[in-house]
Amino acid sequence: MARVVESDSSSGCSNVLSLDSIRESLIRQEDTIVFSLIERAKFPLNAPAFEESRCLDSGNSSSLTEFFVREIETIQAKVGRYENPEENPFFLENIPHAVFPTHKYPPALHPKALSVNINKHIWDIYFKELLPLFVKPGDDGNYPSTAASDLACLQALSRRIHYGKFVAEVKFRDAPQDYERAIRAQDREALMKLLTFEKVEEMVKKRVQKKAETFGQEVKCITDSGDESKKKYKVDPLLVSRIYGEWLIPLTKLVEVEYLLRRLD
Ligand SMILES: O=C(O)C(=O)C[C@]1(C(=O)O)C=C[C@@H](O)C=C1
Repeated sequence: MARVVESDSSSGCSNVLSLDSIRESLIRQEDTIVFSLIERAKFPLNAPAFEESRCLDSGNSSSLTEFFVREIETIQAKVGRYENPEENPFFLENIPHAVFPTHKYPPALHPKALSVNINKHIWDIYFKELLPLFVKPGDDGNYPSTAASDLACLQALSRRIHYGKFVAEVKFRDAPQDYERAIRAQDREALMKLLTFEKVEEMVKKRVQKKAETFGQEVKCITDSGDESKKKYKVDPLLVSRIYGEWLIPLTKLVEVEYLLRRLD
């Protein structure tokens, strides 16, 4: 099996990535995503935070959430967040250089990986389609906490979806001839077919449903009968499975295709 060398962020040492280790990371990221959705579900939709521009600073037409994300991304860039090829900013323009010495991540991806960033699309889908599905309607005015929760969700979703670049790199190295043919023909359909494993997708959807049941179960009292039909969840587990099936997996595959189309440039 082909291997891609990437740095281990905890030890700073180089280690080796395989399809198995990449899938392990995707599995671990599921925990972060499920918890971030559960945390966001504490607040109602709070649409004015992300839909309206109420900035008192004349000349700035951002919503509170956009302003918050831009400012946090600027600080995170200064401490080196975007030197890590797993991280992709939402607002690419004006991302400053790091002001501290940064870790040198060994190159794991083709340099064109930098041009694959679908965060604008993720932003729109998140606020227009996903959020209204898993939070209650309403407005409690708690916009700063809501924006912080939205940022946690957006960054977790973006990291998972753009991880498709690593998945694609390993798959390419495992079967370069198959992929090269489709890449030279710029054949999206053929690439999509090559990189799809339906059984793996089914497993992912079942596992995240189980995680949402386990992490998001309302714990009432120790004398609970354990009657499954009475169990309550902070976020509907079937919905989490649907979010993966209809949005996260297809968007990860889109990133895989976009990366592969540039892989021989
Ligand atoms: O595990 C893979 O092979 C992936 O490409 C990741 C993923 C996913 O998004 O979970 C996407 C496409 C495959 O069909 C299966 C799973």
